[in-house]
Amino acid sequence: MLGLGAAPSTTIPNTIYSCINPNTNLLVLFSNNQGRINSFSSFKSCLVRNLSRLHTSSKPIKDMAAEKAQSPASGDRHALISLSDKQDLAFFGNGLPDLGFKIVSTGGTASSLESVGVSVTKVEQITCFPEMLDGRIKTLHPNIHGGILARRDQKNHMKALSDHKIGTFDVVVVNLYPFYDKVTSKGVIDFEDGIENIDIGGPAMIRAAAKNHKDVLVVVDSEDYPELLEFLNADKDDQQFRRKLAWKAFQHVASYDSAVSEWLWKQTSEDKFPPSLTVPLLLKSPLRYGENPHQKAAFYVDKRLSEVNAGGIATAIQHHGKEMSYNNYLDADAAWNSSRDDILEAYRLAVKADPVSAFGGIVAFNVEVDEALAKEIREFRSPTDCETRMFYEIVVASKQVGGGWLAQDSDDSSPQDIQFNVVSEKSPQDSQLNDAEFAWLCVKHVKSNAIVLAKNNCMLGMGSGQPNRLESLRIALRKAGEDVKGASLASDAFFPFAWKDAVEEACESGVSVIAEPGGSIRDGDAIDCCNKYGVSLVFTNVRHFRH
Ligand SMILES: NC(=O)c1ncn([C@@H]2O[C@H](COP(=O)(O)O)[C@@H](O)[C@H]2O)c1NC=O
Repeated sequence: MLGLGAAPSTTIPNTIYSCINPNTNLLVLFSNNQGRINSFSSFKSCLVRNLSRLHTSSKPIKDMAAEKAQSPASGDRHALISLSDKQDLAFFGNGLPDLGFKIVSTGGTASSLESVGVSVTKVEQITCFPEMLDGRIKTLHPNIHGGILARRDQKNHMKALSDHKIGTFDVVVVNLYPFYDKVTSKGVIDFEDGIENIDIGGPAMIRAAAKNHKDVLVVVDSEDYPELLEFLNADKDDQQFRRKLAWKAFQHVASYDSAVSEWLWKQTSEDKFPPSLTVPLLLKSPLRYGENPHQKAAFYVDKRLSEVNAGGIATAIQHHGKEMSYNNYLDADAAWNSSRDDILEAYRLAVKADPVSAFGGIVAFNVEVDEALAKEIREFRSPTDCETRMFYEIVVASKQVGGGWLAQDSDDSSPQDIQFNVVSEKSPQDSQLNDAEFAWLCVKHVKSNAIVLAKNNCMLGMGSGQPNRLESLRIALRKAGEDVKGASLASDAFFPFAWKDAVEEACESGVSVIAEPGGSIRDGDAIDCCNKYGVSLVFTNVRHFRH
């Protein structure tokens, strides 16, 4: 073990000093060609306690190094543990020695481990440096980082370790100063406190171990302790497991750094839009599918400091019903943002504004839903079909919520990937089917609810972005005018109603083909309606919502 330091008070010319560390039997070298012994208080005490062994030597440093004891001892497996959050440490710390591990730890972590009966080598015994600068330097030392970063398959790396009597670490377990919790806590934290809560040594160890994951297992999350112990017990070489831990480690550090950087920007500028921005996201749930069933999607919670307690649909609690979809989240968010306080009246006015579109929609309340309102919601009937009770996809009641992000695959299917199945009595002619395919290609790119009319490979009209399909149809029909006769129609999603609704109006306008995904509980009505008017109806089984 080579120790170097600076104590201007102690000057001994042209000598090299060594001592045996009393805790570890490590030989410590005090090198100093100018005759200056470098020392810090515990380093000094190491020197004092070993005064009897202190001797002068004329040997060059190289020869002295050869006499040094090993650190940590080769042959054993070693875990380096340095934790701010000590959850489950007792369980984990006790598990490691059972698997033949020796543990090296920083101050507070070592004390915690010792308090539950786990024997530990303190980091200072490896570095022969005291923790200093109020904890800013603990593990930042070649004896630590050499033991993490050395490639076991590189002879020169292992020779370097051997030359400097540095032992290897097989497992590195670190979590960081709780910067995020500190700066988001209710208690006021001043700038200096914020700065001191930025962890430097921890990320350095995590990054080093994650880089060298082929040889070093890195753990940043106490939830991974059981799996790690199992892995070590099985003693098998599974690079996938190692890579997964390394991925998580870099993610941990990246999120941490993004919080530090966001906080620093806020201390620097009032501008809400920094020139560059990294957004830490936490997976809330994979989604059933994206805007359409053939697109994969997921929902993430935004973990930026600016989003803490900001409200939004991301942290709403789902009490029952089927799993939320991509569109459910988009619509629920819009509904939530526009919810009002005068609850029953607000609900009646909202429904009155567009009772057709309300069917199958989302209703959100930011106050408790009382019995009267619940009854009103339940008893209300569809305006176009008195037999049908009102149906809402989602009812959102008052819950604390936070911001989030939706992610999904691109909707890149083409008409060639789709089966156009004729479900009506009448089949379309080839040219009409060709126009239906063209209309289908167009409708995929139009904002929902989308209707496209096409003839002779030319779009005649489109209706887009309307809250109900009937309105979209009417807009498209207005644009197409008289040319609509014999045209093909594509709808991005199924028609919830047919009679006295969009299917019947389309048939009456003179279209020859209607192409739609199908899948409505009233598909039968759409088929009957088309049969009545002699229109061809084709189902595609693929929806193309686009918001
Ligand atoms: N400065 C260093 O060399 C250093 N090495 C480790 N730490 C951090 O110290 C914490 C553990 O400290 P303790 O075991 O003393 O409670 C960990 O969160 C770890 O990330 C450090 N602290 C900050 O940078």
